[in-house]
Amino acid sequence: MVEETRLSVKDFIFPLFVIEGINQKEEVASMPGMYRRSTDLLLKEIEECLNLGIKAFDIFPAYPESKKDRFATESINPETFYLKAINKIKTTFPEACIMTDVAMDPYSSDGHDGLVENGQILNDETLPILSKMAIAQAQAGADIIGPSDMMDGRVGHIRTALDQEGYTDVSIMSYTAKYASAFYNPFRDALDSAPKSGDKKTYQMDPANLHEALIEAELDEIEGADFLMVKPALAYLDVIKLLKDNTQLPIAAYNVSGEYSMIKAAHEKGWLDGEKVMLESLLSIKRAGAKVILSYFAKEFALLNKDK
Ligand SMILES: NCc1[nH]cc(CCC(=O)O)c1CC(=O)O
Ligand SMILES: [Mg+2]
Repeated sequence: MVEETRLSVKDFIFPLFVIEGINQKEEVASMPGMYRRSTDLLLKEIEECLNLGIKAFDIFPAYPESKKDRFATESINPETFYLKAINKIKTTFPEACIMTDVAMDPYSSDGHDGLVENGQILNDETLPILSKMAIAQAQAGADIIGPSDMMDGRVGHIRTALDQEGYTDVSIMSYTAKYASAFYNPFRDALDSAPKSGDKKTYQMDPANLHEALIEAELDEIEGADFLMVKPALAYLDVIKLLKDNTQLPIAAYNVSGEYSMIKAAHEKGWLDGEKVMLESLLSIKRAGAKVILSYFAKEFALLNKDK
C-alpha cells in the first residue's frame, strides 16, 4: 500500500528489429532473447505482446550493406521492407501504438546518423533527409516518430514537414538527451550499423554534461516535441530526474541494448539473479521520473506480471 513506485506493463514501449524476407528469425548474438525477424514473424510476436498487455512498439530495420548509400536513399523507397512492415503491422493491429526511428544510420554507407562529407557531419543538410524519412514513416502508419539522430533543429523541421503533409496527429518522441554512450554496441550489432569511421561525439551528448540536457529539452519543447527522451537510462538517472523536475512534457527513458546485455550476461554466468536485477533496474528508471520506458525487457516483465 505504501509503495511509492509501481511498474505497469502500460509503462513500456518494446523495441523490435525487422529484416526483409519470409519466415526469418535470427538471434542477436550480443542480445540473448532478442531477434531480427521478418515481417510475418514480427506480426506473431506483436500479437503475443498485445495479448500480454504491451501496447506500444518501436520498430528498427536491419538492412544489408547493398542497400546503403551516403544519402540513406532506401529509407524513403515506398517499396522498402521497413515501410511495408510498418503498414502491415498497423493494418493488422490498429490498436497497437507504433513508433518508428528517424536517423540515417541503418541506411547509411557511412554508418552515421547524419550526412557525412570529408569526415564531417553536415547538420543542416541532414534535416531535409530526416523530414522526408519521417513523412514516409507517417504515410506508412507510424503513430510516433522517434528522431534518434541528434541533429540540431530536427524536431522543428520534422514537425513542420509532418504538419504540411497533413500528419498533424502523428507525434514526436524526441531523443532529447542522447549521450555518446558505449552502451549502444549490441544494438549496432543487431542493425550492423556501427560508424565506418570516427564516432558520434560531435552530435551525441558528452556523458560529463548534466545541465546541457536542459538546453536540449527547452529547444525540443519549443520545436514541438510531444515526449522528451533520455538515453541511456541507468547511467543517466540524474538526467531523467532533472528533466522530470524542470519540464512539463512526459519523460521517456531508453533502457538501451548494453543495459539489457550486461544483465543477461551476468545472469548466464550465474553471477546475478537476472530477473531481480531487471525488476530493480526498471523500477529505478520509473522512480527517477520516467513516464515511459523503452526496454528490451518489456515482454519478460509482462510475462512475469500476467497473472497479477
Ligand atoms: N540512430 C541510432 C540509434 N537508435 C537507437 C540506438 C541505440 C539503442 C540501443 O542501444 O538499444 C542507436 C545507436 C546509436 O546511436 O549508435
Ligand atoms: Mg537536441
